[in-house]
Amino acid sequence: MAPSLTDARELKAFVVDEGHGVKGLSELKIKTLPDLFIQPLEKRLDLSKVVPQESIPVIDMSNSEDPEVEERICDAAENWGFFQIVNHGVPVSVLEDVKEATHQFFALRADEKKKYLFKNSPTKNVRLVTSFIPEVDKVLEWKDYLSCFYVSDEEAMAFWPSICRDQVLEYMNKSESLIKRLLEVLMKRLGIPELNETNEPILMGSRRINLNYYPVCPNPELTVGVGGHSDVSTLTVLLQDETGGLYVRKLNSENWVHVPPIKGSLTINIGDALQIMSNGQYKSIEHHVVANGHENRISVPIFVNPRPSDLIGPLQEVVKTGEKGLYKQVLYSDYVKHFYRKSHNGKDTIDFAKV
Ligand SMILES: COc1cc(/C=C/C(=O)SCCNC(=O)CCNC(=O)[C@H](O)C(C)(C)COP(=O)(O)OP(=O)(O)OC[C@H]2O[C@@H](n3cnc4c(N)ncnc43)[C@H](O)[C@@H]2OP(=O)(O)O)ccc1O
Ligand SMILES: O=C(O)CCC(=O)C(=O)O
Ligand SMILES: [Fe+2]
Repeated sequence: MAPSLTDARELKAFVVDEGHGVKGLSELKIKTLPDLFIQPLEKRLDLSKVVPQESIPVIDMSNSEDPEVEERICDAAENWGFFQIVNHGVPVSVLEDVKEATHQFFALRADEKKKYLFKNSPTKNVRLVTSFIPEVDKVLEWKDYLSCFYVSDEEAMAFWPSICRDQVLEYMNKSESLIKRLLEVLMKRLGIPELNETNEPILMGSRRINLNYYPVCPNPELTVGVGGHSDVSTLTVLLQDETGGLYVRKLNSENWVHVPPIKGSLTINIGDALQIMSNGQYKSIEHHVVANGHENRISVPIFVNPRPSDLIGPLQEVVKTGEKGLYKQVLYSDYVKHFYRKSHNGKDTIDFAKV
């Protein structure tokens, strides 16, 4: 039954607890955005601060051994914290398949999807959520997402939704050598010549993959798809569809730039863990997704992370040159739990690790 749009408790139960999500609400063809989703002005994207003539770097990875390509990657990580890559080696068919699988998962009936809500899921590594943290968010974001923390293929086979599991695993597998190459290049500039059994697990020892669904929204200008935040990963590999709507803050500025969809491309962004490990040389940058009044949008980020049990802090090779450490050593799972205890608020998570 359709919920009351004015009774916040009933509406939240429909959206958050019954598996309908904001997708279910969108499909009711409501004409006006309920108050539950109306964000305060300071949380919405200020379009007057968007610089249309600028864009994040686009890097061709077909010859990733070329020192010029390496330089462009490191420069982008230092000056933008965000870049797009083309000819990256992940087959376009794998990207198309995971996008299609994302649509298929969200097309399931609410009573099927409901099985993956945290309260029903047999594992805490798979959860279907609306907004970011509906228990904490005072105003909800216009997004549903399925989040899967990768433990092993066996665990994925047992617990991930079968309708998208194989495509998601294939995307993760096929992006592994790209991730290694990017980290190798980024480490080289920090004076670390190679990935080895000591540094590799700290840089990429765990992965989380989210399937994000942003349905058509009435009054998109009053809400957000995702509020301004930085990722807590080492780096994130993001696949977006052709809709657009991701905005990135320019370094040390009030201005935003759009990340235009480029067919076959992937977007890479530096997360807080790498900003901390590089002692601020590489930047995790605030980003924001707007809601859309005409199209359903999907995106699929792979968050590449340290292991939960790792202590992270500025890497020895970076601070041994006498540089002052800007961050203390923190247990990565404590850092992530801190992120998951509060609503999105720009770059504030990293304060947790500041000296
Ligand atoms: C979703 O919308 C987003 C997401 C993002 C994400 C950006 C990223 O960069 S995600 C990468 C995060 N890194 C990892 O997940 C890898 C490391 N993992 C860990 O350290 C742990 O697995 C853990 C996440 C800390 C979970 O620890 P564990 O003890 O095994 O599990 P729990 O006891 O269930 O959780 C502890 C704590 O965290 C909360 N939580 C965990 N996962 C989620 C989740 N997917 N969504 C919401 N909350 C989660 C959980 O509720 C617990 O909280 P307590 O307060 O009860 O301790 C960027 C932007 C977005 O909009
Ligand atoms: O949907 C997007 O383009 C970005 C999503 C995002 O920032 C995230 O899931 O962390
Ligand atoms: Fe993000």
